Formats: sequence, structure tokens, C-alpha cells
Amino acid sequence: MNGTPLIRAENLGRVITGEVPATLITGADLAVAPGTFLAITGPSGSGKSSLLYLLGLLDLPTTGEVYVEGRATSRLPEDARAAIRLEKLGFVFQFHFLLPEFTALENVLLPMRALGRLTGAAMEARGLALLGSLGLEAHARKRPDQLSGGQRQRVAIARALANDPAVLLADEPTGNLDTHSTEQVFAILRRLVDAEKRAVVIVTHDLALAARADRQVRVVDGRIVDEAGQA
Ligand SMILES: Nc1ncnc2c1ncn2[C@@H]1O[C@H](COP(=O)(O)OP(=O)(O)OP(=O)(O)O)[C@@H](O)[C@H]1O
Repeated sequence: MNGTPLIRAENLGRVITGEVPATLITGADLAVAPGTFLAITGPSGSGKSSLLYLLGLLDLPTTGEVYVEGRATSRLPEDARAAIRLEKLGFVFQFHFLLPEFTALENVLLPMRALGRLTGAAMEARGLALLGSLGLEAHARKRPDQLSGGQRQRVAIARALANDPAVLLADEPTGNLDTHSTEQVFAILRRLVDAEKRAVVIVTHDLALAARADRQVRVVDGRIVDEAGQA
């Protein structure tokens, strides 16, 4: 692998203590390079989402470390972790989580407002360009309830890309979509990798979809048990 990985996990583990202790992830080593499309697969409850959340700094490991562009993150204060998430990572979930009272464009502008790098007309122009690049130019002023499921998920992808992240992390992004919308979303993710050299990491139950990624890791009982595809 050339250069510093965008995300690298080293002996990553997450244990839940308390009344019902559980090992969500243990001993995970993984590196994600620019221009990589990685699929995380495995049985229900095996720890796929837990791994993705740790890689995305949405959860804290109990052992090991997550490096983002070479920087260790687990001991950083939460505001510094939030700043890395906002600036370098984009998130898409199975449910779109768009704000219902906001238009598609306003939803896409939210992360840009939070970061504050762009303002006013420049910010709006970027939002419209992003929506346009995902085939949503005619829908920018519509609210989520005026859009189809596939369109909502594409708005969610536009929002995830708002701050130009190096990595897009997606938890079952096509889980609620029909075949046609799944293909549209997959084509968008593929383009982010091939044309824009971002890294895309998806959790999916769809093995046919996973087979079209560049790499697959399989999680069983909280462990990465094997990997297929180019390293
Ligand atoms: N905060 C938590 N506290 C206790 N147990 C948890 C917690 N989060 C997840 N788990 C458990 O850890 C295991 C792994 O969960 P996770 O959601 O990562 O699996 P998954 O492979 O993504 O599952 P699915 O494919 O069904 O979404 C599951 O048994 C889950 O019930």
C-alpha cells in the first residue's frame, strides 16, 4: 500500500462491561487506502456496525487504536474527534436521517455550516453542485417527504460529501432500497472511489454487492476472519 492509509485500525477492540458484558469487536487490524472500496460483511450481530462506528470515530475503542491519516485518535478529547469526523469522514446510514422540515439543499448545507469553511453563495453553489452530481438538480428545494427513498438516500450521500471527506463510511446504505435505487447508489459509491479517489467503506448484507467492491472483510463473532480482494 502506498503512503499513509486514510484510516488504520490496530488491534482494535470494543468491550461492553456492565450487567451483560459483550465483546463487540476484538483484535481488528485493517488499513483503508485512498481509492479503495471496502465491503464489510458477516452474519447478523457479528459486529460489522460496531467496527464501522469505531473506524468512523463514532465510538471509542477499549483496546487498540484508530489512526486517521496517521494520527492516533482514541485519546483525543471529544471535540477534536468530532472535528476529524466533520472534516475528513462522511457517514451514510440505512435510514437517511434527513431533517424533515429542511429542504434537500438545506440538509446538505448543514455540515458546511458546522465547519464554516464556506459561507453564503459559495456554500450554496457547492450544495447545488453536489445535488446535481447525484442527479438531484430538480429536487434541491424539496423536503424529504416529497422525495422517493432512493432520492432521499442520494441527498444523504450529498450531505455526507458536503465537506469533501476523504472517506465515506456507510452502514447498509442500500438496505432500504429497491434494486434500481441500489444500483444508482452503488454507481455513485463506485464513482467516488474510481474518479475521485476517495475511500468508501460499506457494511452490507448484500453479498452480490460486496463482491463488486475492491476488498471484502468478513466479521464473525467480533473478529475479522478473512479478507478477499487486493490489499
Ligand atoms: N451498546 C451495546 N451494548 C451491548 N451490546 C451491544 C451494543 N451494541 C451492539 N451490541 C451487540 O453486539 C453485537 C454486534 O452488534 P453489531 O450491530 O455491530 O452487529 P452487526 O454485524 O452490524 O449486526 P447486523 O448485521 O444485525 O446489523 C450484537 O450482538 C449486538 O446486539
